[in-house]
Amino acid sequence: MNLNISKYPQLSEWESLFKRPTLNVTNLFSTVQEILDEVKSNGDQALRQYTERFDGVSVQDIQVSEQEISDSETRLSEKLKNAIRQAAANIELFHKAQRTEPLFVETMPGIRCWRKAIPIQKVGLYIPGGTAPLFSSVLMLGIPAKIAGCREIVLCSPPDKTGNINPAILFAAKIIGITTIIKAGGAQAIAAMAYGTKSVPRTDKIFGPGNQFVTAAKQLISLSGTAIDMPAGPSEVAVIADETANPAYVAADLLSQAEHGRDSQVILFTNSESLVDDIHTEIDRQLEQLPRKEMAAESLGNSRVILTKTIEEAMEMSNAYAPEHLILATKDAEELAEKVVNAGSVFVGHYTPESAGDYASGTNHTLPTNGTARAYSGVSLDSYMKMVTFQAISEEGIELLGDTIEEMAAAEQLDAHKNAVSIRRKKSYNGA
Ligand SMILES: NC(=O)c1ccc[n+]([C@@H]2O[C@H](COP(=O)([O-])OP(=O)(O)OC[C@H]3O[C@@H](n4cnc5c(N)ncnc54)[C@H](O)[C@@H]3O)[C@@H](O)[C@H]2O)c1
Ligand SMILES: N[C@H](CO)Cc1c[nH]c[nH+]1
Ligand SMILES: [Zn+2]
Repeated sequence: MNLNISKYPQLSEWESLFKRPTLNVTNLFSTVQEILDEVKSNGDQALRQYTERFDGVSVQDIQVSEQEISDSETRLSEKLKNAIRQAAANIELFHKAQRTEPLFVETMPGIRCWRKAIPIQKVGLYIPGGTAPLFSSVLMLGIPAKIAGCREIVLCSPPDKTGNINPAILFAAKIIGITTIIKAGGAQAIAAMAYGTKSVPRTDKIFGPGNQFVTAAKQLISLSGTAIDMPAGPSEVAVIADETANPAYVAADLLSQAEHGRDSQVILFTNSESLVDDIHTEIDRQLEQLPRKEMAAESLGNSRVILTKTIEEAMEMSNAYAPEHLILATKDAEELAEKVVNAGSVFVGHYTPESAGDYASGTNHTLPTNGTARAYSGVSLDSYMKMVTFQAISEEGIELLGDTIEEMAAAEQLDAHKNAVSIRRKKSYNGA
């Protein structure tokens, strides 16, 4: 299967080339708003009804029991459990290293200012489960939440047709120490974590990727006071490859994100026309072996190859596209990496597949999609923290800074502001 090829596109064509695919959902936002309102009014009962309608299963106990969590261990192979433990250890190492010390500055004598990271108290984690049980996302979202010290962590994921959550999701939650696990998916799960229900504690910030219903729900609840991590929608990857790239590796990388969903997108930027033919041959060979080949083929239809005259131009275009993931399959890839301005996460060199970051190298896989990497970062330890500033001013300090504050407050015609200083400087206070 050949991808669409655009040869040496003009700057004026870039925007249309970089359009992301969207699944056609009529009235997405009004449908999702209706779900949010229903859960807000009817809580657990609404959750059960939507689970029956959208996930095709009737669930009485919405909360996963302690027994179900501990049984998960017996339902997985030792090999998989060890892989999850190894991935968790790397993710923990990388995210623990992101801790910051409080910052103290005495801006003037007697004026002490400091900034300290304080964990968000209650967080909600959404783990997608529609087309694949993404237990790796439990590690990516749960580990930094624990390191940050969030007091309450709620995890929602849709149940399967038997009314259960995949044991690997439960096992990953277990090793992190997450115990509030709710069998609910889609917009209804986001609503429950935003508003709270009898079984689902209300949270302050909701994290996690999901399909267009989940993403729309996160956007809507963020308008009414619950924070969200970012718009993390359908997965995407861009690869910049030169003549040194291995066509089989590049094809495998493109397919690895194409298999996520029908609305995923993969883009290959290259200055080597002959490489494109070899990659197409490899895509055909590898696609045939994939269990999700239909889904991957559909997203390859949303994808393209962009031929550029130079690798520098490819990088310029990639920065304009702002991919969620960017793979640099070129010689001198580390040098090229210095030129990245817009990307969620970058994979440098021929032996760095994007799957490494998806699972186990240590970086986070919850990343901004749809061009939002121009302004958003992926999930990190900071995402679970608030940076709170403090100040303490001595009697001498307020005397020293007093004239400045009074002058500025008076010029803004905010006399109460001025008085709050003057009243402390007994000498110059003329108020009541
Ligand atoms: N950006 C990232 O970091 C990242 C990471 C992992 C996955 N992803 C993306 O997450 C997505 C996962 O999607 P998914 O569908 O597999 O799982 P999901 O859990 O996001 O969605 C499943 C839920 O969607 C709801 N739903 C389904 N049809 C509906 C309908 N007609 N009306 C209302 N609600 C409906 C159901 O409640 C169901 O439980 C993929 O697009 C994948 O690419 C992104
Ligand atoms: N590539 C996805 C983020 O876009 C994350 C993931 C989870 N499992 C496999 N991949
Ligand atoms: Zn992936």
